[in-house]
Amino acid sequence: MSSSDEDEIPDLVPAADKVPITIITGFLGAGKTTLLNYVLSEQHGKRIAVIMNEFGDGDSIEKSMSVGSGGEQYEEWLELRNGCLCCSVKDNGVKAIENLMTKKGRFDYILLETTGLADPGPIASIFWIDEELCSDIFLDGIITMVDAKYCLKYLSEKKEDGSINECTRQIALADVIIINKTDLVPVEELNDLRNNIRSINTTAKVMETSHAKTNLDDILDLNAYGDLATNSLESTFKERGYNINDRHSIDKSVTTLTLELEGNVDKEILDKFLQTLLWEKSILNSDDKPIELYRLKGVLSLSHTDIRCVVQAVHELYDSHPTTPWKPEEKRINILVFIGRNLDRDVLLKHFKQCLMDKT
Ligand SMILES: Nc1nc2c(ncn2[C@@H]2O[C@H](COP(=O)(O)OP(=O)(O)OP(=O)(O)O)[C@@H](O)[C@H]2O)c(=O)[nH]1
Repeated sequence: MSSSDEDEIPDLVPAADKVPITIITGFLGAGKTTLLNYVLSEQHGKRIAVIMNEFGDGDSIEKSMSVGSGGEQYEEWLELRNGCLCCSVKDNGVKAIENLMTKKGRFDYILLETTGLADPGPIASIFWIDEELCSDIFLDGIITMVDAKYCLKYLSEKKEDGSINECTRQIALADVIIINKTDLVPVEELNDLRNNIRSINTTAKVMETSHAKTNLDDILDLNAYGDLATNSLESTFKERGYNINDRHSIDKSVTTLTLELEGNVDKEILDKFLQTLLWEKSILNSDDKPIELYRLKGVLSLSHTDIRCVVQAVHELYDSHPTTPWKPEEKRINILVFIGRNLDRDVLLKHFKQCLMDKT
């Protein structure tokens, strides 16, 4: 894994026995608590720990955690040095969860609610780094819950400083988006919202619920930061009805853009390209605005190896590792999916092409 702060952290693929942690984000009242209570009541024999991260009581040194186990529920307290899990998670939040598992037995899943946190990126990065540092926990993905009635309003909010509003950011970073409260809006409004959400983030799985009633299989075992299964990016697009080369017609500054190139990539040149994009943020679009990347996923064919390489990035962190071998008859295709602001197909394609060994 690489970051602007920590240059060389050993690349370790998460061991199978680590516990997945999923970050649940969304605006006040979207239905996160309803979802988590529903998950706890529908565990199907799984041992699920739900951490409700409430804000407002800054002096508190403990956080409530509901653990569902074998159809029963009990409440535990997570001791933190600082009242807010998100602020102290770097120091001792992961440790606190691990200690609790030592005391109380292993959880199968951990769901962490992040009410009041505008941007799930930093906390996702922390769990992602921690996984590499031999923690018992690994980041499974980010679920963003939106309120079908108010989401369009939140999406269109303009920030005075010109930055991206929180709702757009949460949708851009999501691996699963749950549009809840569908009972409160007419079909046309729901269609409009769904199209807007998909124009921002094309790769996330979008679900629609009333009273947060979901299928647990849709929100657990996301493996969004792990290996992308063979051809999974291509099949994701096909399943969701997108052409991999689609341009988005809706005029939005935050979008998903997918590039596909045949050939073999030089890893060193690619690393340099991603570092310029993620850390230096010095690649400009055709309007001279800096391209800001929130999330990146990719499958690459590297020169000098027959093993596929997966690349993932969130905020300034990125990681790449080998996965499955290319079959001799397979076309060596490189796919990069960017989610960010001011993305420019021509500019990014030019840089991506420069990473190819054979640039013809
Ligand atoms: N009509 C309708 N109401 C819902 C639905 N889902 C949740 N609610 C209600 O909406 C209110 C807010 O739901 P919560 O689950 O507390 O939302 P939350 O995202 O946890 O909100 P905070 O705890 O404030 O962050 C509650 O009164 C729920 O009963 C839904 O699908 N339809």
